[in-house]
Amino acid sequence: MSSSHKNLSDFSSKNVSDVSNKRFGILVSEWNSEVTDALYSGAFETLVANGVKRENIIKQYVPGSYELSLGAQWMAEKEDIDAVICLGCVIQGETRHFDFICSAVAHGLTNVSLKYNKPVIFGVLTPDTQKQALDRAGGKHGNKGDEAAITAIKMLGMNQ
Ligand SMILES: Nc1c(NC[C@H](O)[C@H](O)[C@H](O)CO)[nH]c(=O)[nH]c1=O
Ligand SMILES: CC(=O)[C@@H](O)COP(=O)(O)O
Repeated sequence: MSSSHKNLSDFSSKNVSDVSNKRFGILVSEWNSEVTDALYSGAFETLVANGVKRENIIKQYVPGSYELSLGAQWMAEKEDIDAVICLGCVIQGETRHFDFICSAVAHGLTNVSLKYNKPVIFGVLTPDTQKQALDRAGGKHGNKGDEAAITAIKMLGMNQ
């Protein structure tokens, strides 16, 4: 179901587990920062709205989405991090570079999650245009950051 038919910010906070003592890392790609900063705002506010303490949210930047995998590994290996939310925006250009980045990040984040047995959330937009990205970073289709945050909370609740 595309974001056009399911708003990214449309979720229920019912039955959300107690995350008041959980610590979340949020990695933010510096590429397309107008978009990724909006994703971060959505993720941060959603975490707080669902019971996460502000002081338990650790933000770090990486240069681009390709670096999210190593950044996630460095965060996930820390014992005091319970989940890592990875935020990026890869916009299709003229070449196949887009494909290689998107594939590398998707596989890389999955590998980190399985290696450290922690939720490592894929909050990466992969649009064709800047408009599509903005529509999913607080626009008409909601905020991918919201979705990533609630996904991290749900996964921690699943493993409690
Ligand atoms: N074009 C985009 C990039 N490119 C940079 C790569 O992510 C990476 O930093 C570089 O290849 C060096 O390893 N990154 C994005 O996040 N979004 C883009 O649209
Ligand atoms: C996803 C990218 O790296 C892309 O924005 C770079 O643009 P291009 O493919 O035109 O070099």
